[in-house]
Parts: sequence; C-alpha cells; structure tokens
Amino acid sequence: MNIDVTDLSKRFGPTRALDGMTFGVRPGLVTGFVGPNGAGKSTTMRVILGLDAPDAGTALIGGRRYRDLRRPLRTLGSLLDAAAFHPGRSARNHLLWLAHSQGLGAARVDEVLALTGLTAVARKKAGGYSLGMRQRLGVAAALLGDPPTLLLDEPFNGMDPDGIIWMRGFLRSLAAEGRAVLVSSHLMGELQDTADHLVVVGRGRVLADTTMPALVAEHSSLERAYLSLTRGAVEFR
Ligand SMILES: Nc1ncnc2c1ncn2[C@@H]1O[C@H](COP(=O)(O)OP(=O)(O)OP(=O)(O)O)[C@@H](O)[C@H]1O
Repeated sequence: MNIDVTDLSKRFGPTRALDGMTFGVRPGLVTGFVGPNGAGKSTTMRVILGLDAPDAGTALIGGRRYRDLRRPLRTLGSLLDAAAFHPGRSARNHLLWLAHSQGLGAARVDEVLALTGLTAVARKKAGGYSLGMRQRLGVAAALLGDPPTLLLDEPFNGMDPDGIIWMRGFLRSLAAEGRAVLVSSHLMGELQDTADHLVVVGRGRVLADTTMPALVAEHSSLERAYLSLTRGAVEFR
C-alpha cells in the first residue's frame, strides 16, 4: 500500500513548517526521510496520521485519508514518541491494552514482543527501559495490527551500535515482507545499508527524492550528499 504526500503546506503562526511537501512511499522499500532539525519531518508524519490538519495539500494511505480508513491501526502502524506509555506498566501490559483496543488478542502481543527482542524483559516496568528498549517497544506497538504501511519517527534515537544494527536489519526485513516503510532521521549515516530510497527535506520542502545508489554515485559519501543538499536549509528556530 502506498503513502502519497502531495503539496502539503502548514503554518504554525509565523513559522512555515511545510511548504509544498510532495513525495511517495512505496511497498517493499525502506524510504528514509532525512533533514535537519525543523525541516518538517515530524509535522509531515503527524499530518499523515491526521494529528495535524494541513493548510493545503493531501496525505493519503492507499488512496484514503487516515481518518477515512476503516481499520486504521491495521493499515498504518506508527512510532512517533518512544516515551508514549505509562512508566509503571510492563511492556506486555502496555501492548495488551493497545491490542484489546484493536480487537487483537494476547497471542499477537507475544508475537510482536518476540519480533522486537523484548520477550525476556516483557514483564518489567517499561519506565525502567533504556531508550533503545523504548524504541523497540514503540516498534512492537506499531506492528500490533500487522499493517502493510509503517511510519517511524527517529527510531534509531538513543540506540547503541548493536541496537542500530538490529534496527537496520529489522526495517529491511519488514520491507522485504512487502511493507511500505517510512523512517525519519536527521543522521544520513543511520540509514546506510537500510534505506532503498531517500527523501531529503529542508525548510518544509523536498530537496532530493532519489535512490540510495544514485545518491552515493553522485556524491563521494552519504554525509557529503546530506551536507551539500541541505546547505542553506539549516536554521535556528
Ligand atoms: N505545534 C507546533 N507549534 C508551533 N510550531 C511548531 C509546532 N510543530 C512544529 N513546529 C515548527 O515547525 C517546524 C517544523 O518542525 P518539525 O518538528 O516538523 O521538524 P522536524 O524535521 O521533525 O525536526 P526535528 O528533527 O527537530 O524533530 C519547526 O520550526 C517547528 O518549530
């Protein structure tokens, strides 16, 4: 299932957060969504999820707005904030609560715990989890409904090198199953060996929409590609 973002604009008072943002996310690929702080990545993801209303433009999942999806959590899984759980609750109880709200049973909870490597710590309070474990829990929650599309905001944040390697392989396996996976990051290197496609953004618009091999062929390194594309789009806000 595709995600299609077309000509999105969004202002917050004097700040133009999105300025004609347009790109697509295709099944079977990991699409990296990269740009400096304040480029509009989170706002775009919030608009896709119907959490922010755009001033203009559309964000469609399989041709429908999020709010018009019949089974939203089984269509688009998302991780926006790795701390979005009650710290006193265990990971398993947090997921059970989410699963019940979607008409899913405990078996699916145990499946996603195993998929994200959390089985051994599933009954511990999530408030004591490291940031890397919280990211895994967020991914587990996104996968509960076995959705064909996934949207993950900064899933590498706070992960140690082992965690980053695990996350890279995991994202690739999700795309290999035919899912459309959109992953944001402000570090191009995190997406190395992970993203097939890259959408580089700055100041609310797309600066490059290309394949990873094409980008690497054009610039001598990923970091150089990022710096050259985002030059002038970095600002302090
Ligand atoms: N609710 C809001 N109210 C006011 N301004 C906002 C709000 N949400 C986002 N912005 C502004 O919109 C711009 C885009 O922010 P956004 O969070 O989408 O960028 P980002 O690319 O996700 O950045 P980061 O990598 O720092 O998370 C920024 O200037 C931000 O300050």
